[in-house]
Amino acid sequence: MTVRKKPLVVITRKLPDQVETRMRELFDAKLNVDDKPMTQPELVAAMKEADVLVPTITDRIDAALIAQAGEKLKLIANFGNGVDNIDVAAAAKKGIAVTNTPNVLNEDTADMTMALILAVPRRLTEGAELLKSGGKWAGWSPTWMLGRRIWGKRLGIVGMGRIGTAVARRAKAFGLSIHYHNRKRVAPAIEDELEATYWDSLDQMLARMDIISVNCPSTPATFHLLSARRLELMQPRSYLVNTARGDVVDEEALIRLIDEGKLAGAGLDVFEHEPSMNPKLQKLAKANKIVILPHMGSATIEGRIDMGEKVIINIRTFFDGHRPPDRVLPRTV
Ligand SMILES: O=C(O)C(=O)CO
Repeated sequence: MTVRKKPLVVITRKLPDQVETRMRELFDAKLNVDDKPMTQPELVAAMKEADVLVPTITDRIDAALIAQAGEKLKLIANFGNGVDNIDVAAAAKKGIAVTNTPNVLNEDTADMTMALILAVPRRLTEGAELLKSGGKWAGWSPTWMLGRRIWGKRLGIVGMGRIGTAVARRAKAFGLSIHYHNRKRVAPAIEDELEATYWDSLDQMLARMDIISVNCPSTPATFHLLSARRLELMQPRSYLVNTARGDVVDEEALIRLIDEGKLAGAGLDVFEHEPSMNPKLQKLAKANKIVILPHMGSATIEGRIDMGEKVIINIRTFFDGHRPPDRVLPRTV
């Protein structure tokens, strides 16, 4: 009987305990129990020794790093849905497969999107912070702390994939009418269920919505998709919510337009150049023009365990000689 050696799996960050326990059982797992982000030399060393690298969305696995991978490295199993941190084409050229963790974070991210859709127009954090800080409240009054009604407004979703659709379902229940722009029109059954209107022209949709929700992935084609010119098409009373990736929106233009009163505000779970934040965003948050969160859309215990299980299934399937369920192929556009 031949005893198969367990693959050496290097994991770049601390994962939920039960995921790490399972990884230890199944693989020769090299964990990062201190959860200190790996330096570039540490990542190079990991790429050289591992059979499988499990990075997260904050590890930049670019072509230069992939070029230094050892012969053994056969799989990069991303702990994350987005793969904008990985040069998938460079990996494919070197014969390294890439997988991600789709689907399991759709509902959590959609919940957070809905929370941000509500938070800015309904002045949620403003009210909460007033009481938390012991600020003076003279009691309920007919004209105090008024926000804007959500029910009956138009929501335009940019990117009607799995997360966008989950957002639409929630938003419909809140009485918003659903509009969307996508590379491809969704199935008629989904349009019917959501009573959704498809906009072939993103520009035209932007000009007519009360709230825009960004739910598309970050790719070279979506970099600054919401450019200054496009953001300027939006109504001054409208809001922008982004729970996708910061670089889909031209952040400087967004800041300027909110500052000038040409947009009513924004709810942002993501921003360009995370984790460092443009100080102008903090200024807008202090002025209660935006609500900004530190990339928490998928941050639930259940979600992170589900993501870990997906990583494990991908690795096991790959080493059983099959195509892993969440294989990511290089983009053709
Ligand atoms: O998995 C991802 O792509 C995330 O952004 C996690 O929130």
